[in-house]
Amino acid sequence: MTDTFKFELLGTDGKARRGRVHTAHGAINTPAFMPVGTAATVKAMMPESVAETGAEILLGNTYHLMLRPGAERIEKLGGLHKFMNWDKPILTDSGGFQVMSLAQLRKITEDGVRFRSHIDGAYYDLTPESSTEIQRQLDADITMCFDECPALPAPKERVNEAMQLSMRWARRSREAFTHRPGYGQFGIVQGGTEKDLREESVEKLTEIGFEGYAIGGLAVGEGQELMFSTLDFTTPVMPTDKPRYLMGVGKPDDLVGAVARGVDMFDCVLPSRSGRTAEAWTRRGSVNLRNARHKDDPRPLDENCTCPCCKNYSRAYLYHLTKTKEILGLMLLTWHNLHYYQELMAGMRTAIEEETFDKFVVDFHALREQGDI
Ligand SMILES: Nc1cc(N)c2c(=O)[nH][nH]c(=O)c2c1
Repeated sequence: MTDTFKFELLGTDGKARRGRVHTAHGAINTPAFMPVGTAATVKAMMPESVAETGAEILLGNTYHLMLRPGAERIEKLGGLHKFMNWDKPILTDSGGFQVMSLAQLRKITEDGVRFRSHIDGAYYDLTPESSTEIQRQLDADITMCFDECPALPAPKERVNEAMQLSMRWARRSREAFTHRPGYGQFGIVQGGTEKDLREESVEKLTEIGFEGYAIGGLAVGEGQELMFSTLDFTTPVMPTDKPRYLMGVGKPDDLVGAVARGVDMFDCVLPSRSGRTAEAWTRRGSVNLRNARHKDDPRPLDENCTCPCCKNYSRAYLYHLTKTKEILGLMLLTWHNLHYYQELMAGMRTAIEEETFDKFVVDFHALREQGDI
């Protein structure tokens, strides 16, 4: 526990950074991966199991929680940490991104977004002020600004409009933020894949001043090459003394490439969602447990993995659980995938500390090129 929100830059290796974020509910070693706890749960996992994978922070979705069970109800019940029995840090997104991807009938105005709930069709308004208040009611250690993320590809004029609106909303989000010891708010850099727009967005956000800065507007269909090229000109102009969080990313090779470009924090549904769709992520790439080649295979998913799935169960068993749609199959594969992601982040943290990150990257890709065996 700490009484001041701060980021320590502990070391670098090239552009890769090793750091630590201190929050009201504890510290987060970076580079860090945040499992997604959408509706106050990481699906198919007990919170104790999520902690056992090595996760030090979770992401909560404001859109889902405001609709059900409601931020007021969670506040009255003691906040999201108590509600979901997770006593480590929580970052909540602003809800704006999910409104655009999940809600019915949404209308963006200067004030905010009006939308109909995908659950019961009721109308809601979400603004920078109400999003920031909801995240306070949830007691998020890290609150995200309310922003607009345009789908790519988009004309530069549209990307610029969305970025300028997001910067105005960022100032309103900051004015609505309740400053408390150990709690922080992150601005979100927008600007698509346009260098000048990204630089302007960073300049406007740093002028407002936040405890951290996210890179939004990526992982929205642009592809890895464009994502990396955008990071190449965005991270160098971001503050070095504040955490950098790449939103919605990604596959293991996305994470390695983004850490190499100076990113500190990530969130993605991929490892947990894949666990429910019979896809396992290993050091050798992804493995589809629906494939009959596993039917009689007595080996674990990964003989070098120390997770409960790999220590105690065979591929044949995982194939059986997948084919029979047994809940245990979802649990074991989700646990393995989250464990693997945390092992990957821990490996990168150590490599940066030891200044062997370049070798880490070479070894990472070499194993994946061999593929599953
Ligand atoms: N890929 C992305 C995932 C996200 N959750 C977000 C977001 O919450 N806000 N803004 C964004 O640009 C964004 C991008």
